[in-house]
Amino acid sequence: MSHKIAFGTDGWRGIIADDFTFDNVRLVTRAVAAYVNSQGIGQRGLVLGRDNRFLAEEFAQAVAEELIKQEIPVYLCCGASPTPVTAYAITLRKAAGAIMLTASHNPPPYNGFKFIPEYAGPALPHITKEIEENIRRLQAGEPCDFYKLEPAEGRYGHLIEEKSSQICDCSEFSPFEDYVGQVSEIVDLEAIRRAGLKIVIDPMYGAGIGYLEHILGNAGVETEVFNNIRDPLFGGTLPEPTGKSLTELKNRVKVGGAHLGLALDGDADRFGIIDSNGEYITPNQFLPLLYYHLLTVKNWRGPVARTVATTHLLDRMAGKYGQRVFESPVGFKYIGQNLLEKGCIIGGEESGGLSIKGHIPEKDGILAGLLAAEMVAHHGKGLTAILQDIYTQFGQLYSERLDIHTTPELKTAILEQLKTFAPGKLAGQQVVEKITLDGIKLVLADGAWVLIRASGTEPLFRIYVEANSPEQKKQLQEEIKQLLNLN
Ligand SMILES: O=P(O)(O)OC[C@H]1O[C@H](O)[C@H](O)[C@@H](O)[C@@H]1O
Repeated sequence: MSHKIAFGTDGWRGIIADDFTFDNVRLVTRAVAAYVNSQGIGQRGLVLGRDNRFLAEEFAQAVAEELIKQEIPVYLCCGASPTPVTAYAITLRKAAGAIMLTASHNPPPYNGFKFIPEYAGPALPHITKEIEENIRRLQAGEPCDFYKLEPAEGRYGHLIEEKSSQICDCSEFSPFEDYVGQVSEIVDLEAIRRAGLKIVIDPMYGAGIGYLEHILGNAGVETEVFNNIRDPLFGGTLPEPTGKSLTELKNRVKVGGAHLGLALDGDADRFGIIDSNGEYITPNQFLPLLYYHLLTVKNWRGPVARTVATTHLLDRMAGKYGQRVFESPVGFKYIGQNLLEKGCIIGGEESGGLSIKGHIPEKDGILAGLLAAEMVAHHGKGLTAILQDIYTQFGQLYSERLDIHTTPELKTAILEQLKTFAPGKLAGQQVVEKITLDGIKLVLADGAWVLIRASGTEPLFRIYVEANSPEQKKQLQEEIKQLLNLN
């Protein structure tokens, strides 16, 4: 059964051949075309990227055909392209934006469709709302008088770089080298070279294959790579670089005596980092590590952008250095905006996305991995050891996210309950602040906090807790589950 086409936290996602069909992909493409044409920028063209999933090339071809019918030039990225690379290509071509076909870290039956506007970061809700409205009009057969939906007779757009009748001459548009040049400007590759590192890389069969190994290999790093072939089944797992899914990377780092393990998700916009001791470094640990590195080693000064679900350890650091914190709903689109508009030097989120000043406002797992290598190279010790120094200065926080599977009925019931959810105390601490940017966040007198929100990408409720001790964390999780009848 087909569902309504909607752009969630990060694009439209659907099950291939159920709702992610060629017809629907063409429909959404026409809606995007209508949007860029309504902005008067369609003639600048759209970059088109895709990951390594089933039928990726064929879906990309369908998108290209539709865009060309709307007289929108297409810059088709050669082969699989990571989301940050597709986004960066917008700036290279001064394009009107990009379409990225990917379901990121979702299971194999899924595919997805992201629209990345001209500013090279995820589309903001007012843009996706317009696209959704265009979809509705097209489905209803309503006239759209502000743009042309049918090709004018005898006039077609063209595929830029196209020299033959094939839709893609791949060798002619590869943003690989330019992107590598861009991140090489940001990362201190000389420090990495001097450190003589060994790094194990797991691109999780995704679109990021080839990037980290190329850049680090050229910087003299001894690399070991696995899961670096195209497999739309992702080796039987999910292409999501979490502590649970990176068991082989942990083992290889430990057994091989490597300094670091670096993983990417299916479209390489998220990172997964393993320290030399085989321990997973969570994004809530890595973001403060990086902010601290930017403040103390690179000597940058500026605010930080984080989502409601992301660690407040960043706030403690920002406070010490007299910097502001911009808190937003979940979704990198908001962080990207704060990077662009508020001069933030780092923006990141708990789910494993980050970018920094000087780069595109799109999350980039490749850049994150390179910066992890820079940190290890600079400090001459593992990330866990650097983290200990940070905890000594700023105190340690314990955070965890619980994902609760839900049915549409349960989801409605919980959302209803959340409207009036206002406990005065949790785990014996007074609730001192209620934040309703995204779900309900309750901040306690001692700085601990809980957040309950519905996922925008999966049929899940998420309970996030950050506490001052493991015991407090457990107690808060139990209390919330009990209060919401989720046991
Ligand atoms: O918690 P969700 O709504 O499922 O979103 C989780 C994540 O999904 C995608 O990866 C988005 O790009 C992220 O910005 C977001 O944090």
